[in-house]
Amino acid sequence: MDETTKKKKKTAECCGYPISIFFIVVNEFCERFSYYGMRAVLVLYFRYFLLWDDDLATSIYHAFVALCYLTPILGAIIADSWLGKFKTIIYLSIVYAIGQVTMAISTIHDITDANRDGTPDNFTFHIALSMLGLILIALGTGGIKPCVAAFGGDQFQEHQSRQLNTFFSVFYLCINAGSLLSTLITPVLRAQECGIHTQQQCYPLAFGVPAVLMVISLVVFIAGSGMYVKTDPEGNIMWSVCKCIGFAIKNRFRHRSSSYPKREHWMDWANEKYDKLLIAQIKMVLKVLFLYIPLPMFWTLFDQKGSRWTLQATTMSGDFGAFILQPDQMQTVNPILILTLVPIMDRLIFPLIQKCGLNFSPLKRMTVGMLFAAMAFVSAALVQIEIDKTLPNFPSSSESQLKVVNTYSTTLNVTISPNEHLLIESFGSSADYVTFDHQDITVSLNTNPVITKAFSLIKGGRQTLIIPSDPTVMYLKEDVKSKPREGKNAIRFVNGYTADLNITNLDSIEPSATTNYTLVNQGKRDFVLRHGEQWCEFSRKFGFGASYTFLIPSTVFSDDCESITEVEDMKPNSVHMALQIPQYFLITTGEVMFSVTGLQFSYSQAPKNMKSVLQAGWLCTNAVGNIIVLIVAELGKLPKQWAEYLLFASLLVAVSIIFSIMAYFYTYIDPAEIEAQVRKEQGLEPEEMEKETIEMEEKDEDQKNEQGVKQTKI
Ligand SMILES: N[C@@H](CC(=O)O)C(=O)NCC(=O)O
Repeated sequence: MDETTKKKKKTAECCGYPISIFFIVVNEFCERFSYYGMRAVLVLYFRYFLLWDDDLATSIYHAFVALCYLTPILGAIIADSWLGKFKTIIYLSIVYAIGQVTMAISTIHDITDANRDGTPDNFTFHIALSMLGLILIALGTGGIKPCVAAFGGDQFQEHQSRQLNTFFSVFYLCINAGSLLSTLITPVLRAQECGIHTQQQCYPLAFGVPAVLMVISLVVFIAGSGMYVKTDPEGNIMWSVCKCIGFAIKNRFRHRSSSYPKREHWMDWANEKYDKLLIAQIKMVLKVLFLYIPLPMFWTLFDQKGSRWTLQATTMSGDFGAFILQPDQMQTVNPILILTLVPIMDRLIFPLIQKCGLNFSPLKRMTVGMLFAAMAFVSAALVQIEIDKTLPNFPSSSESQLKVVNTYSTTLNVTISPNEHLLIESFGSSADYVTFDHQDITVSLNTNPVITKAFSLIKGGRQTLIIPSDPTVMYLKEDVKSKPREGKNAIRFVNGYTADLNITNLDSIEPSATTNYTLVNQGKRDFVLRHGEQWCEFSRKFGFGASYTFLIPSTVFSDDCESITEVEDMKPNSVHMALQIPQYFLITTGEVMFSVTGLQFSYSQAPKNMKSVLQAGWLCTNAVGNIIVLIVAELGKLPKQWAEYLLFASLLVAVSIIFSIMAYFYTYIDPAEIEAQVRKEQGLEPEEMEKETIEMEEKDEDQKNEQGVKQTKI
């Protein structure tokens, strides 16, 4: 055992706080910047660099988040049984930084872009490297997570219990300050262009800056080294705990006959072989872990703000007048609200409740936090109902939809068999999509002679029948059948000009042809149309989530692009993103009550040598929550999104009722007091007892006790 001290040493203080926690909170700020910054661009990297589809990108993303919250168990075992928190944080931070650097390297497309076309030639290399990076990051971030909070708590002396509570709030503020800044900054870095041979979206910068921040986090942590209180690991505590529980179960089973007297607690069946102190500590931990069982449901709802809620935002308008908010930026509302709500709750609301004589205990706070999260999902459901009213009526899987665009020189009477009649002006379109429950149609035009043509429509698809200047070659073009991603607009052009045209950022289009859709961002966009020496500029202001077909007439250059007409295939989003603020407010209030309190609760109810273990248990509830999201996303597809939100809200209400009942029967404990009492019962001085426990854990008890149960000295 080579760490500094076994007992707490007196630490330097500033305003009642140990100075060492300054290094810990700065370290946490940088680490969370690194984590959330990388996470903010991760799905986009999967989608647009590795070219995975939406489903695979989302699944791997949630699997990564779940892994980040499973590895805390490993970190806690290493810290509590082997290296101690301080060394665990250092070693796993190095792993973490290597992971971030590996990830940043995997995003350099030039490494395998031998043909210099801007895309990697060897995707396997980039996938393998990025997966390795992500595994190292998950190991690092998850591994240190239970240690950092608990290590921070260890810095406080007994007389600093008030400051200890404030520390957890400040700690949470730092997490969110890091998350807020990085979620704003890394998407901007990604949007830059960089590269050696070709200029592409700058993923190396977006992942590189979080890597640098992780290195800074490590340096800051090491810088505080001389000031920390470092508690030694207490031997292989997890292994002792497992053996002790296993023995209690085995021994209980052996003595199942009613002739044996009952014991107060089933762990008391380990009394014959294990130390009373260890048994008392295990009882404390099990009591809290039992209480954790319903908690993953909170995270199931909470973590959907990064997925479902962001998708919801893509169907809304982010025009706030003074600024434009992109759908994925809406997530920053959470850390912004945390930064304001934590001080308000700590300084105003909780003291006020206390002044009113109400006992707002930690477990009550957590229950109320769950109810707030459920209300947030009710709010999301109401917003969804509003959005649904404005969404186009998309075809079902057995239907087909058709629109007609006429770029012929005169108005046309279009008959679609058996009985659909449409009158369509020159350079105009049918008012809306016509829905068919069959695929085979015949289209007749009232030209002279009449032109008739048969088509087969796509099942479950949307198409446009383009009638060009020569109607005999009319053709079908497939349309978008869902809102364009990320709130962008899908646009395309039909060339009614008599020759090839070049349009900015699009391939050249032949006469009568239609371009494929291009996605453009919200705001004013300019397009230059060119044929030889002739050109004109076409400008258009776009909202969010619309789709347009622009019809270019033969007169386009003579009237300076004025005569280009537009067909609105899909209306822009009209429900404003501000309507999501109430649901963000509710979920963040829930988070402050649930998560900040849970963090403090896990620390305060854990015996000294098992603090990281309980922090890890707490974080595991988050991992399980994410796994539930994955399962529900894969299996439970409800036809209406608002119904799914209500289902989640109801589930959480049910779970919070169960939790409140469990909480009612929980008695808060002071682990130090219980430990002292057990020691007293054993007639041992604290010092003596600690030595005793360590010695006992170091022996291989199994070998010694093969003959039968041994009575420990009590
Ligand atoms: N509010 C979140 C941060 C975010 O989602 O931006 C938070 O505090 N999470 C806790 C953590 O430890 O990261």
